[in-house]
Amino acid sequence: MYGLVNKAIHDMVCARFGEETWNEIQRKAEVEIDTFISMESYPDDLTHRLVKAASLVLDLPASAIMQAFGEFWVQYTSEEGYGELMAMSGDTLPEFLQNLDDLHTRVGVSFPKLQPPSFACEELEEQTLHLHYHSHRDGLAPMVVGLVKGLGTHLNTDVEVTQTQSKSDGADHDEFTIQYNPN
Ligand SMILES: O=C(O)CCCCN(CCc1ccccc1OCc1ccc(-c2ccc(Oc3ccccc3)cc2)cc1)Cc1ccc(C(=O)O)cc1
Repeated sequence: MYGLVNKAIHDMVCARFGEETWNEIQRKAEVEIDTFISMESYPDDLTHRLVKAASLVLDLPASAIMQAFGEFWVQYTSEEGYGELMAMSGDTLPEFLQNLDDLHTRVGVSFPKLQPPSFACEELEEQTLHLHYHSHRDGLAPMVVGLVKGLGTHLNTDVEVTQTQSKSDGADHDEFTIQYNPN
């Protein structure tokens, strides 16, 4: 993952729990890096160790940490220089989700080490979406729930997200049903 992800985790923990708690998490994760370089690529394992350590230190399930991070990521990237990229990706939830792969393609042009997931979205019925999430990374489905919630906030839309299929149950990809209602 690019360092931007680990930097965002650092910034979220420091903003919500303070620098001392971050230092404890960093120690427990056995991560010696003090400052993550956004444009550097780091092993995914480092990010997983940070989430696991945060779960232990904060006494929260890793899924809750990943969901909170997904929600934080949308606002964080909008403020950290990707606001235009996000703005051009859509004004409604279905539009944004349908443009997510294009968004990643755009980022990937400048940053070739990006290894993005793939999202496919269809409108089942009025204000109900079905989201397919394909990734070579495992265990990040709770982050996707948070990302969709973060998009709801970003797009001023109420969302209810339910995972309907799970790779961890043996399916080949994760699926979600999203009820959404623009405010
Ligand atoms: O891999 C998985 O299965 C789950 C990954 C979920 C994280 N994605 C979230 C995608 C997303 C979903 C909903 C709403 C917004 C979303 O992201 C918007 C976005 C996506 C990528 C970036 C991005 C920009 C620059 C990056 O790298 C940099 C950073 C600074 C300087 C140079 C390169 C890395 C990611 C910014 C905003 C973004 C992403 C972040 C990093 C990577 C990667 O490093 O491979 C791949 C994807």
